[in-house]
Amino acid sequence: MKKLKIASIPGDGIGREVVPAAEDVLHTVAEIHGGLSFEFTNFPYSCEYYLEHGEMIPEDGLERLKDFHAIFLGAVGNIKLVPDHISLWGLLIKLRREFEQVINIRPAKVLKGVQSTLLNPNDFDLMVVRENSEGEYSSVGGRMFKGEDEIAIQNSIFSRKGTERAMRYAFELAEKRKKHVTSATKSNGIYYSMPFWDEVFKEVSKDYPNIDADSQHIDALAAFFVTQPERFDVIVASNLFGDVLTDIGAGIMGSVGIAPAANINVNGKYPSMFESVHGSAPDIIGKGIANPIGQIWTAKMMLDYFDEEELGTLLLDIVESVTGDRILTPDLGGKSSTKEVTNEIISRLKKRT
Ligand SMILES: NC(=O)c1ccc[n+]([C@@H]2O[C@H](COP(=O)([O-])OP(=O)(O)OC[C@H]3O[C@@H](n4cnc5c(N)ncnc54)[C@H](O)[C@@H]3O)[C@@H](O)[C@H]2O)c1
Ligand SMILES: O=C(O)C[C@@H](O)C(=O)O
Ligand SMILES: [K+]
Ligand SMILES: [Mn+2]
Repeated sequence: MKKLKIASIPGDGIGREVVPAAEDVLHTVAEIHGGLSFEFTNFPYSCEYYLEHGEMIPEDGLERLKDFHAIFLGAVGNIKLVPDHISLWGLLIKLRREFEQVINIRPAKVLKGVQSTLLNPNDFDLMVVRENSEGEYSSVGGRMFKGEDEIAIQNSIFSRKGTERAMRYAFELAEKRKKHVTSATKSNGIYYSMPFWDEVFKEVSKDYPNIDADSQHIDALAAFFVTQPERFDVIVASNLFGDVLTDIGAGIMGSVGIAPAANINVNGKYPSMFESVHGSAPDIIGKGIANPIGQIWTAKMMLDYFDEEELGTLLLDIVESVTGDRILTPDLGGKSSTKEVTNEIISRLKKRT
């Protein structure tokens, strides 16, 4: 019996609605397999936890999490309780950094039955490799003075190691896909880091002569995501550019509620973390209408990660059979609830056995 021990952190808002749904789906998938089981251990780290304890995660929290096979996280953030930069840096970004989850992979493609927001989506299928450990997300800088003289300084950090690592990951991924990597740059406007980014990209691309490599400024790239997403395969982007691009990717799929993501620890020292692209969705909390597909597709990425690709493919096929029959939550123009979509996925999974 292959037993996967997963640390479950539903977090805030709809994270608490979609994580249990995706866990039910994973239990069903494990039953189909027969020789696989998931053991979820729940951790309450969230903004409510912060109010009670003065921190998003206790001092020994990382120690408690580090021996799990993976972390399954919903969303972090509740501005009614904690400022966003405190909650994100206190938990989500902390886990990404401390557990050296230096790569964030985020696919976007047309799902059956899901109306893309584009008139002519042309069956795009792309993967953003987001640098996940540095870049524009830094705690280097400061604030000074008050009033009309007030200033804020925020430094970006681009290391050769981190930059090259993200790019190599993208090229390796493209080997298994359509052999095309696009680098998201902005070396016309950003004076130091982006020309550096371009140089490293050029160097790394030389090691992959069979892969098409091109660069696009992030502004033009953002527009191409909307006008011609089918021209892309793998896109490598800095932390912030990757963040924004993947919400565009989610948007052109039809909803941010269906976009999956995986924060990958590449050195095997710590667990990877599987977490949908969307946030805590304060506007729909408690209504029972959160789309569970982002978290369920994220579960599929976790199955792939544990070498259960066959089950991963089955799961996404079943999700598409459900969306194909237009059983959809309101964000996709449907009338079904989180539970109804989840139960339909579970019952169709069971029929396949
Ligand atoms: N990875 C994360 O944990 C993460 C990601 C993004 C935002 N956040 C945090 O979440 C909070 C809200 O952020 P935001 O409003 O910018 O982004 P958001 O993704 O939470 O919501 C944006 C819009 O998408 C909708 N949406 C998101 N997920 C959905 C789902 N599964 N089903 C249906 N609709 C869905 C929301 O209702 C909202 O209208 C903030 O505190 C932010 O910092 C966390
Ligand atoms: O990384 C972030 O900025 C948090 C959230 O927007 C995300 O995409 O995970
Ligand atoms: K999330
Ligand atoms: Mn984001």
